[in-house]
Amino acid sequence: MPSATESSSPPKEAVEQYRPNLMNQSPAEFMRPTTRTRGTSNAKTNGVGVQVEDTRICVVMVGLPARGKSLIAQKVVRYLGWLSITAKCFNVGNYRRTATPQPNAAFFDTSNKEGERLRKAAAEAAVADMVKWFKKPDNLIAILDATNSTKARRRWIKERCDAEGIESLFVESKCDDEDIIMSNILEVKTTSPDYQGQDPEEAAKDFRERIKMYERVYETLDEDEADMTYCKIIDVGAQVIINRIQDYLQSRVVYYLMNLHIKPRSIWISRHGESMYNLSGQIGGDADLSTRGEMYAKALPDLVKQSAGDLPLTVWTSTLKRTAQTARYLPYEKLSWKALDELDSGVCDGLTYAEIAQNYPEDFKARDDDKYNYRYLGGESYRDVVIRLEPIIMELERSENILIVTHQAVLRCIYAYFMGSPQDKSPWMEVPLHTLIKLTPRAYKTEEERMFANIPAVSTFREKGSKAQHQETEESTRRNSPMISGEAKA
Ligand SMILES: Nc1ncnc2c1ncn2[C@@H]1O[C@H](COP(=O)(O)OP(=O)(O)OP(=O)(O)O)[C@@H](O)[C@H]1O
Repeated sequence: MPSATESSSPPKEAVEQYRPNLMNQSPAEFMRPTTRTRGTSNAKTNGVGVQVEDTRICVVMVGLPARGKSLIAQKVVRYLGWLSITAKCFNVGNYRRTATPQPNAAFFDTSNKEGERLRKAAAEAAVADMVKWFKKPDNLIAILDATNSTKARRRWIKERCDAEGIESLFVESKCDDEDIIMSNILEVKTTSPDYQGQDPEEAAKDFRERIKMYERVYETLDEDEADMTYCKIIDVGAQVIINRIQDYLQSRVVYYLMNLHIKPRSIWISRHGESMYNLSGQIGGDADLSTRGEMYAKALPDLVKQSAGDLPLTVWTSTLKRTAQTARYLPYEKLSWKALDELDSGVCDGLTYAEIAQNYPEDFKARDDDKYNYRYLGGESYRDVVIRLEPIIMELERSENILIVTHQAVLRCIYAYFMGSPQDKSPWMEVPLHTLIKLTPRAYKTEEERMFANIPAVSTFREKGSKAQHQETEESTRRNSPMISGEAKA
């Protein structure tokens, strides 16, 4: 077996496993076409008559230290979790740290026999756990996060996967830009658990030495590995080479990777201003803004300016009047997206919650029991909204500073993507009207700030089990803007 390699970050919480709630639909249903050949050996039925294939994929990260492997791995897990695809990251560095919590660069020298033995053991333990994890049928994608820097090592992993019937997709991040590497080291490596309590300057120096150890043996993916499935991302996506992508799920992962960038930026999200339907407690519809909603629209440019300064923004709205009216005074380019329209409440469109509880009592209860999966008669569920928002997320990943003016359910879904919120919580998240939320993606987390316009509005938040009418709230009047809420993990 080749020498063991690892990827040393990120904090454990950042790579936690997603176990989506799959009440009545298989995750595979959302990610795969339904045209697979009936009766092929790897096909099965998911309970609702849809043929799905039995694909399990190990995404094997490849690259020198500080090339963004852990960040990419963590983002892929979060993205797949959001789409109800159960994914988990196996970070070899975390396994190695149990035996060697704070090694110095010499530990990674390939002539250090004891170091080699411990690193090899860590890689074997990670792969063994991954293979075990794949035994559960819903577990579809594992990410093996390590440097995997030699051809021999990669061949060994491929053979292990082949023997278990697991597809392997190698993802290499190759970057020789010294400035990017140095800023990566300063941003994430000096605070890594490997250097806890140490002087950041010394830590950066030692990390540089560690990279040199890996450079001695590092082999990039090339024609010798032409039989393997791989995606090679060069200089943060300036060039992408893909080889032998085999199926739909692999191509979705690769497409996502192709859209990632690391330029600093923020995303601002706001609900539309209070609408006439908000005042009457009705859901859905295409109502105009109320007087107070109009006040929010007028206040929004200043609120945005306080937060974004002179940054050039693009504003995205839905196709419904209340979002366009809210955005109309904003001095930026605007785009309207059908995909940003509010969750379609089908036959309940235009009703109040009390009317829904009265006319459709069973539906009302079913929605409370499983709000994420409940689909309004003739309308949509949160799960449906997530699926239609996927192109929006992809475009957001490609873009820089964007301001989205949208609706409560849609905003909850977008927020859940950036924050990694679980599906049983995200539909219940409280998002007051007349509030601007700033999300700033950083390595391993998304920072959040909330700014209140200080313009009163009804609260449209309904607690589980309640039939409450939309109520006047003191929430937005109590606070003096802007307020900063803490940081939240992505
Ligand atoms: N494609 C990329 N190329 C270079 N840097 C990137 C890329 N994607 C993200 N980064 C940057 O990499 C940093 C995160 O480094 P990360 O810990 O993920 O590296 P790593 O390759 O996993 O290192 P190690 O092997 O030591 O664990 C962030 O600062 C992020 O901006």
